[in-house]
This record gives sequence, structure tokens and C-alpha cells, in this order.
Amino acid sequence: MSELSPLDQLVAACHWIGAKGWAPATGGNMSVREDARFCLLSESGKDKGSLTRDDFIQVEIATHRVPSGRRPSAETGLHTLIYRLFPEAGAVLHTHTVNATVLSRVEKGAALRLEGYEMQKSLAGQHSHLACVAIPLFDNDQDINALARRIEGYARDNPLRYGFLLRGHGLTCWGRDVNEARRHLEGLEFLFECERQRRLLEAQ
Ligand SMILES: CSCCC(=O)C(=O)COP(=O)(O)O
Ligand SMILES: [Zn+2]
Repeated sequence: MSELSPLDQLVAACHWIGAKGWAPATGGNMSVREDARFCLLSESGKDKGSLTRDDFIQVEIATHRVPSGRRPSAETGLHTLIYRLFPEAGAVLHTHTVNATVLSRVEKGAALRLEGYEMQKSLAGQHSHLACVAIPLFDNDQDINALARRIEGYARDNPLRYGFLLRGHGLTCWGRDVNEARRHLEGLEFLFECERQRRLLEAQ
């Protein structure tokens, strides 16, 4: 059986995300790296759960130039930031889940700290529930280029792995390839659900 191309893997990931209800009402966006210079990004405003190969638009990573003139995601600047910061990143997934949206508002600090969970080991390089995984949390901004500059500034002085949360908005995560990005998304979303339940129960 022939292996799926990275774009076909991304299309399958989008359908999986849609079926999970993690990209409601056209929310979310997804991309895959083509090479050092270009990535393929989902078209803005589409239902991300029913995308096809034709709904992905080539974007130049360094400049955001779109050779086709079509309109990629409004959050293109966050995807290209990840590809610029991390040459090893091969795919970026952005979702709007209830857990990420609510927890990112309830947590007032600069990061959501996850510790004590075996499922932290779903994240590359994590080997123990005893470690603390801090997912940085940034205030949302409708000016995506300003938001990308803020995140870039943070990444200059702080570790940035797996993903980040945008307050009241959602999660952007990535991996070496589509499979790893999917695993990080599923693992983080599981951890967010646990953390939401823990906070609810412990508050009683
Ligand atoms: C109703 S979703 C609001 C925009 C957003 O946050 C998002 O993820 C989708 O934007 P896109 O331009 O990629 O469709
Ligand atoms: Zn979004």
C-alpha cells in the first residue's frame, strides 16, 4: 500500500479534527511545510472539517507571498512564524476547542502548567509525569502580525515547544510531521480536558 503524501495526511487530519468538533463554524486552520521556502495553508473561511487538497494554498514562509493570489487563513502569520522559528516543524494545527477556549480564560498566568499526568508523554521528549509542561498563553489580538511579533519576542528568551494557547481563542500546535502534530493536538486536548475537570472538582 502506498503511503499518503503529507498533504493527503493533512486533509485526513482536518477531517478527524472536524469529526471531533474541534473546528466549529469555520474556526481553526491547518498547514503543512512543502520545503524550506513554502508551506500549504488552509483557505480562509472554509469549514475545516470538509477540506480537500484544492483548499490548500501555497504561501512563501519568509514573506507571506501567495503566488496564486488566493486568500489563505487570516492566521497565516502564526503558521509562518512557527516554520521560521523551527526549521524541523513540518505541520501546524490550530483548533478552537471548548477546553482550550475556557481554560485559557480561567488561567490568568502566562502559561498553563501541566504536571502529574502520564499523558504528558504523548509530547515529544517527555518521559515522566513528574515533569512540568508549560504551554505559553498569549492574549488574543485581531492584529495577527502584532501577535506573531509578540510570540516571536517570547520565543527569543523562552522555550517554546509543542504549542501555545491564545486567550479565549484556541490552541496552535505543531510537530515534525502531520502525525506528530496530530499526536500533540490529541495529547494536549486530553490534558486540557483533565485539567478542566480537576479544577472544577477541586473547587467544590
Ligand atoms: C469563526 S473563526 C474566527 C477566525 C479564526 O480564529 C480561525 O481560526 C479561522 O480563520 P481562517 O481565516 O483560517 O478561516
Ligand atoms: Zn482561530
